[in-house]
Amino acid sequence: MKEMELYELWKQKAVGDPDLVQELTSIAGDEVAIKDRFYDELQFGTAGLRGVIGAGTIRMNIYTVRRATQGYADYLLETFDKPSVAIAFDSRIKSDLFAKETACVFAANGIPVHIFKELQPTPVLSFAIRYLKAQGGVVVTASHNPSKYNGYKAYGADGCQMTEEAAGAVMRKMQAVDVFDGAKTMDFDEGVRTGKISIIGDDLLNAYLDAVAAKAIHHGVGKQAGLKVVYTPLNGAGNVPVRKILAREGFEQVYVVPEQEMPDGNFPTAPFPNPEIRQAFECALKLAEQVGPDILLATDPDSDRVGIAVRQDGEYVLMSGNEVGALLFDYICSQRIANGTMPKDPVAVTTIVSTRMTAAIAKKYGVQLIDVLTGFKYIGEQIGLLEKKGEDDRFVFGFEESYGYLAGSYVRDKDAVVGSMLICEMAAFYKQQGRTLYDVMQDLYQEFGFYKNAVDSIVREGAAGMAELQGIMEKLRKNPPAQIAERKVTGIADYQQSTDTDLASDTVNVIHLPKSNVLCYRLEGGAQVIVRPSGTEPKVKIYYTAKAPTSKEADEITEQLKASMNTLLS
Ligand SMILES: O=P(O)(O)OC[C@H]1O[C@H](O)[C@H](O)[C@@H](O)[C@@H]1O
Repeated sequence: MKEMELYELWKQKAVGDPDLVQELTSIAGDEVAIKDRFYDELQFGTAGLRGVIGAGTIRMNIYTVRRATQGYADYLLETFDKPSVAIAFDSRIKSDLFAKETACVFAANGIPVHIFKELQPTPVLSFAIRYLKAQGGVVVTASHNPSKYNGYKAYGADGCQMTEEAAGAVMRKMQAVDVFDGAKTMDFDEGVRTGKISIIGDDLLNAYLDAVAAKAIHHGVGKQAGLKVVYTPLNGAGNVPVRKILAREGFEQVYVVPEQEMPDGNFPTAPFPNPEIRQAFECALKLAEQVGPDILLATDPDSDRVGIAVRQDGEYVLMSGNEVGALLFDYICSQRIANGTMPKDPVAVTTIVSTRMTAAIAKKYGVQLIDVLTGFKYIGEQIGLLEKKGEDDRFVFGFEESYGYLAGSYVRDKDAVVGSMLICEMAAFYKQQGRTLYDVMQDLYQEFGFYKNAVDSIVREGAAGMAELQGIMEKLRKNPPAQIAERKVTGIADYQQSTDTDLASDTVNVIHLPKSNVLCYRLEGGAQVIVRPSGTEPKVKIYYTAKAPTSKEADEITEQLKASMNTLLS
């Protein structure tokens, strides 16, 4: 069995981190545990490499990180004349260690490295690449995953996460590198002493905050409205930049959840540090009982996604990523038009699994809306394409249902810092009119239609789990459902097979979409179900959309679709 041979090899060679030695010893004779660590290699998914921290070829450890970096370095050296890179990391377990290992491999390959001295949000790294005129970059983070995970987001010279072509090229280079002996490396301190590795100064964060602040539409509205905010960085990288930007924009009443303020990769009070999950708000909701804020904000560990709850009739209501996206999109368009800063021929970008309400909003404000596959890298890519034509100012908003927002071309990934600032600004703006964000959302439903969305997942871990998840997709392809919740399936788009023309009716503005493992069922009455394996977690995700004349009806349809798919897939 190949896994056993790999296990023996790792036992011999993986001695550079005592945690790995201990782990490998502890699983001796446990075939399932060994298979789970060696059945495959880490692959580039929705957001780079991601895996459980630990020993093995499909785990995040110093060897897999060095190997990935050597592959990336080989690619950069082949593609650019004199490449340099920027590196950031979040608060996760071993994020700083893996970031240093990454720096050492690049430096040993003669690639100058700029590395942050402390944790930073993912969008700051995206900004840094263009600010420092680097040709690539890495953030060590597993974003919103639980603490046992870490990851490696890899960026191109445009500050955007690498899409298919570049990621494929890096992957091929990586596969040619021997995991133990193939990567060049050097001592970190030696790299700093000799100037091969330089530490990024405070000027960069200030320049980034200037760029974010430039996206505010109504400066000072937070102070005028007396908006009260409870904020949790969920023990991650958002704490400093989010508080700085809110202070700069005049929000004076910001209360930070004390037990989630300082960096801690164990996430002791929020085991799933993901603002999509209600539990992530538990501590913030407790603080809210004392403080009575208008709004609660939670940013994930690398501060690229932000979730909110809003006070409504004395209760706190969580709003979904789709709702916040629709609110921000409508606010940005209406207010930029009102103050005369809307560019000519504005463009917004969203993903095929995000709410279709954006299409109705785009139509109202004369914005061209582009649909891309799941992954903010595809949104960032569109900004890069506009930039090539010298038209990046046309980009007004990018958004995906998984709580990712971006308003501006200064970074090319989702940005919870600008998201937090604009959400608070928008809440303050409407507060002055006596409306909460919940009220405004109800108005948007009235105006544009009750588009209700829900996401479910089927989670399966390990080698056996991965096979099961693949089996679900195969089963659906072999036996396509004729109806879901007694609604006739009127069309199926298989994004692995379909042509762009087939996809036209699913998308708002068809651009060429790469082939992808996504199945979309169009149902009678305008409802829709999309199924795809996650590229960041061991799950199959199912996205439901219903549109109905009332909120209640739309919610009912969504629930019926969920129940029907649960039966079908169980
Ligand atoms: O659905 P998944 O493949 O797990 O991806 C979910 C999300 O993961 C990360 O946060 C990416 O940055 C997002 O762009 C993506 O939407």
